[in-house]
Amino acid sequence: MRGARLTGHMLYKGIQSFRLDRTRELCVMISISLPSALQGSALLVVLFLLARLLLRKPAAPLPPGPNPIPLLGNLTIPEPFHVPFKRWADEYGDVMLYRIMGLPILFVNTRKAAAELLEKRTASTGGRPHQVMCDDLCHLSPDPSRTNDLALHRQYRRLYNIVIGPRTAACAWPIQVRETRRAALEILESPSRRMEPIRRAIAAIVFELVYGMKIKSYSDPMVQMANEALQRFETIVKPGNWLVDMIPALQYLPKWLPGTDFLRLSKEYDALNISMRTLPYEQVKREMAKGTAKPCLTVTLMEEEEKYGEELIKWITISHYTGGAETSASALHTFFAAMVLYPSVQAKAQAELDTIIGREHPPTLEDRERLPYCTALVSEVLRWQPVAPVALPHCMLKDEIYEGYLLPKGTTIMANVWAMTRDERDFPDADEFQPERWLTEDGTLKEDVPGRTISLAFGFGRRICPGWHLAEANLFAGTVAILWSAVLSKPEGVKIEWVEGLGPQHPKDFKMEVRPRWDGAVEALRASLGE
Ligand code: HEM
Repeated sequence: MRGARLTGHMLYKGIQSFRLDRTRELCVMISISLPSALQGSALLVVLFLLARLLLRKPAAPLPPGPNPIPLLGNLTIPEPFHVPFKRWADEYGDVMLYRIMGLPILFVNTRKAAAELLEKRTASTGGRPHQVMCDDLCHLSPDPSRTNDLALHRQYRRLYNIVIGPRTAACAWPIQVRETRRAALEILESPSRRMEPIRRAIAAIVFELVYGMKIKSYSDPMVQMANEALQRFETIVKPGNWLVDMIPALQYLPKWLPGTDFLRLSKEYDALNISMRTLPYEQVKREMAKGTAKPCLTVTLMEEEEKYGEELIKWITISHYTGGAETSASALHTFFAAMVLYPSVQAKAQAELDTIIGREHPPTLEDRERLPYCTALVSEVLRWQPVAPVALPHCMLKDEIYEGYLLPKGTTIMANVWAMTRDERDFPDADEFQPERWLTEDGTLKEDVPGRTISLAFGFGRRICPGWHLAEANLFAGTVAILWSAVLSKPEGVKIEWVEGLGPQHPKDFKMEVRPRWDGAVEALRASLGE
């Protein structure tokens, strides 16, 4: 710890000595270039500035952090990052500065620091870091999750309330219930392809809400195109993946030069992204012209197109899919892993469903309040393996001092959500999947639980996920439709492994067995769909 503090000091001293060097250079330049009559007074000014610099109260030190290589810090983020990042959080406390090839990243390690910095001081910490590859070459800077244009961001956030805000998200419940029941049925019929029905259901929910379109198959061309763009986006946005992010001048190299493949890739990605957001928009526009468009977010916005503009409408509508698809699927994948690893939890949830709902009709989202154990199970899925273990990067918009440390403007910030979910003070036996931690002794939901009072799974401050009401409802509807109708297990000896990067966290594919809970479960599920 002491060594790391020294490193912060050393950097600060480096900045100070750089300032001194510059001042000395200035003295020399002035003494060489000015006529001798002016030299005396110029020298006095410089001496005055120098004295001010030296006498100035030193700025606060930078936060400590694990930076073994002088100046560079680290070459990359370790993979898997979970264990070292939790260890460092324990060692360095609330905040730490981790440098990759010299670029500083501020890690916010605790819930307390997240509440203070990312929530309370969100005006200073709610920016997004600028990345040349992503923002300039792929032209993604107007995307709601990337924009640093405060007025535009505020407008996007207001518009999310039209279909997924706290007061409006319930309008999606019937669609969510229908599509997740359909997914449960498809899984029962073909257990080995369980993620495809889940992904189809999520796409179907978003496309119906946002574009008024019915998605019958996961191979729907619009969904496929969006998935391809999403897959590529993960590579485009990964910190440290592109040299041009560190040396912006590389973007001006001619395309024919060897080693400039990133220019071609960015062009391809840009074209794909334009198609992804334009094709569904154009289809709604055609439907509106014919008078056959279904009520949906795009229609609502297009009715006031002169107010919002075509581009804004395209960006915000598609973001409901790009923000919600992989994240929601990852959480449901984690749910499957939890159920086969903790069969007693599965049995308890099913007992609650039998007692409260019975076997005649599957549950709906209106039943959520009557099903505290199932609700707690969903919260535990999101805590146990958080989908976004370091949220999305934020960026300091101005200098802040936190606990005596300087957090300089422009620094990238990552929330160490993984370490927060593993904090034994908040979550005893944190590695264990225990829905009970969200419940009081008499089985009702606790009011004041860390993950509730400040969101861990959905990010922070003014960048908090705008889709979290929809996401939690997706997860609940999917969970109860599956648990009501099916028993999930894994064959003896099957081990569950997890993806190791910073991107959406989920288990690697594993063999799972699925059987109906009782004779007639499949028929009851099908009947509930009117099929
Ligand atoms: C289980 C599902 C989901 C999880 C775990 C999740 C998680 C997150 C996280 C951690 C962030 C970053 C917040 C931050 O920077 O502090 C985020 C941002 C975002 N999410 Fe979600 N999300 C989910 C579902 C959704 C859904 C369904 C939508 C659909 C609208 C959505 C749209 C967005 C958008 C647009 C942003 C960027 C917000 C901004 O920068 O202002 N997400 N999400």
